[in-house]
Amino acid sequence: MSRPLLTLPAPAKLNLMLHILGRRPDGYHELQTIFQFLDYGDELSFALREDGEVRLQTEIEGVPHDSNLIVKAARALKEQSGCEQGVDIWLKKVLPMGGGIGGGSSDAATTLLGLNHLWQLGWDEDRLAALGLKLGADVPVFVRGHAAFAEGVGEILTPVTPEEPWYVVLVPQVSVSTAEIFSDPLLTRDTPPIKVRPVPKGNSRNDCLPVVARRYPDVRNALNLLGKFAEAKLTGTGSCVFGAFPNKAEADKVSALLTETLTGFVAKGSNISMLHRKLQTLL
Ligand SMILES: C[C@@](CO)(OP(=O)(O)O)[C@H](O)COP(=O)(O)OP(=O)(O)OC[C@H]1O[C@@H](n2ccc(N)nc2=O)[C@H](O)[C@@H]1O
Ligand SMILES: Nc1ncnc2c1ncn2[C@@H]1O[C@H](COP(=O)(O)OP(=O)(O)O)[C@@H](O)[C@H]1O
Repeated sequence: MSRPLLTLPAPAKLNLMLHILGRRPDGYHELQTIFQFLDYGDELSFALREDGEVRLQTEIEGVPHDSNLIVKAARALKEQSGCEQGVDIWLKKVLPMGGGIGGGSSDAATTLLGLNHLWQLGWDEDRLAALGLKLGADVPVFVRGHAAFAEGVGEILTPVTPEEPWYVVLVPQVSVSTAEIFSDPLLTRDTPPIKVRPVPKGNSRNDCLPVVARRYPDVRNALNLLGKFAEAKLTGTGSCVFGAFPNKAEADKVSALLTETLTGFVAKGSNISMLHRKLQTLL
């Protein structure tokens, strides 16, 4: 008899703006950023194992089994909760890696929420977000599932409700190292904090953009091409760039033109992540 499967999405995120305020004594940078989700992402399926093992049944090229954030998230939750059950996990990988759209972090968050459900742990969101933060700065926002203004290294979250346009996302075929960008001497790291709430319109800059565009000609090219049709922005430390459009038809039209030479996709922005919308239907 086959085991019941729980299948859940792991959406991408965009950083609608990103300011770097300074560097902390531990070397990490203090940020102010706005996260919004895309209705586009990976898909994870979970089935219980009785032997207590955690096994990711899908290999991702270049990411060893035990380093995969899915496995790390599942093992951390199992250890911290004392749960004796195990799990088999399958991954449908759609999101480009190292693109600044948060695929690894989102996979980790979907694993935490999926296993909390499957293993019937009853952990609340605060506890899951705290565990998620140990796996990566972007994990908590995916655990909470609401678009947010983020501070600290991304863990202090205030829900926000920006417009939900359609986006064209271009995916330059380069992987940008976050560590490399944050250690560049030319990086702007002294942007004054925004103190007014809600964040005033017009704060859409990403402080990483000049450094990334200088180092990566493919990113520069994508910004220039998309910039002919919309304000072209960088998400996180890249490599993905995005532009907003009022409706799907316009986004599709621009995407069709640009994806003749570049890789990209069209997706709707969403302030409630599709993971949380799906979880609601299970309750
Ligand atoms: C800046 C963001 C915005 O979303 O970029 P993307 O990864 O999405 O592109 C994230 O917060 C990235 O967070 P996270 O994904 O945890 O960063 P990691 O890859 O672990 O960071 C790699 C390295 O970058 C530096 N780093 C990272 C985040 C930060 N706030 N300050 C830093 O100085 C540190 O040296 C760290 O060791
Ligand atoms: N499940 C996973 N999906 C994607 N990347 C993962 C995963 N687990 C570990 N990683 C590692 O995390 C790195 C960053 O991945 P990802 O989150 O997709 O990019 P970004 O943080 O730029 O959005 C990858 O290059 C990969 O080495």
